[in-house]
Amino acid sequence: MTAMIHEQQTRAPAAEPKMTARDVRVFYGEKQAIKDVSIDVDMDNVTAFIGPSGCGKSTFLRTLNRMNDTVASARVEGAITLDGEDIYAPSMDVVQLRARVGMVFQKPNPFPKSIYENIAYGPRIHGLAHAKADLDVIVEKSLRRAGLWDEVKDRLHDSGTALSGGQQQRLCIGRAIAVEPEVILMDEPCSALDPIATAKIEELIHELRGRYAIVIVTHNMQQAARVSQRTAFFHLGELVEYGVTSDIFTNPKQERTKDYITGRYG
Ligand SMILES: Nc1ncnc2c1ncn2[C@@H]1O[C@H](COP(=O)(O)OP(=O)(O)OP(=O)(O)O)[C@@H](O)[C@H]1O
Repeated sequence: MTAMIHEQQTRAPAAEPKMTARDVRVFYGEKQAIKDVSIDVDMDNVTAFIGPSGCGKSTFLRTLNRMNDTVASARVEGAITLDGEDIYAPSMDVVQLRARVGMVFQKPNPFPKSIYENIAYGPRIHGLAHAKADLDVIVEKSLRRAGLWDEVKDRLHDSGTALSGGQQQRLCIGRAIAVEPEVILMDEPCSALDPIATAKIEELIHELRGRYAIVIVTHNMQQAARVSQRTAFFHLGELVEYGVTSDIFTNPKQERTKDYITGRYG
C-alpha cells in the first residue's frame, strides 16, 4: 500500500519519462541531505522543484547531471537514468552527460570571453562543428533559441560579461543549448534578476518546453505556478508530493504541502 501511494505520488502522469530517479539518497559526509527520492521528468512538461531553504532542491537537481561529483564529501546512492541508461554507471562519460543534461545556475556565469565564444566553445570541444561556417550557424541558432540574437547580433565579439544580468543569463541558456542537450536543469535562474529580465526568462522557458526536458528549482511559488506543469515539493530532504502544478497549488494532498503553499512556513 505504501509503495502504491509512493508510485502515485511520484509518477508524472501520462508522459514518457526522459529521466527517472529511484530511491535516490545523497549524503554530505555523515549528513543525509536527500532521502529516497523517486521521480520521473519528461519532455512535455516543465518540472518545478519547490520547498523551504535547505530542503535539498539544489542537491537533488545536481544529482541529475552528476554535479555532486565535484563535491568531495558528497555521496549519491540509488538509480538515475537518462533514456533508460544509468548515468552513474562507470562507463558513463561525465563530460558528455553534462552536455546532454545542461545546467544554468543562480548567478549568470558567462566565460570571460566574447558572446560568440561563449556559445562556440562547447560545440567546438564536443566536435559538433568543424568549419567556421558551421560554428556561425550554431551560434546564431543557439542565440535565437535563447531569445538573445536580436539584442547581440551586431556585437558578437564584445565580452559576454558586459551584457546585463538578464542577457548574461540568456547567454548561459544559449551556451547550454549550443551542445544540443536533451535536459536543461535550472537552479533558481532568476533569483539574481529584476522582474523584467525574470519575465523574459520565464517566456523563454515556455518556448523551450517540449524541445528539452526542463527542471527548474525555484523558491518563488508564483514562478513555479507560472512556468511549470509539474511541481515537486521537497521538505527536509524528502519528496513530499509530486504532481500536476495546478493540483499541487489548489488541491495538495499532503498536509506539509498545504502548509508550505499557504505560507505557514517557509
Ligand atoms: N557542499 C555541501 N556540503 C555539506 N552540506 C551541504 C552542501 N551543500 C548543501 N549542503 C546541505 O544539504 C542540505 C540541502 O541543501 P540544498 O542547497 O540542496 O537545499 P536547497 O533546498 O536547494 O536550499 P536553498 O533553497 O537555500 O538553495 C542543507 O542542509 C545544506 O546545508
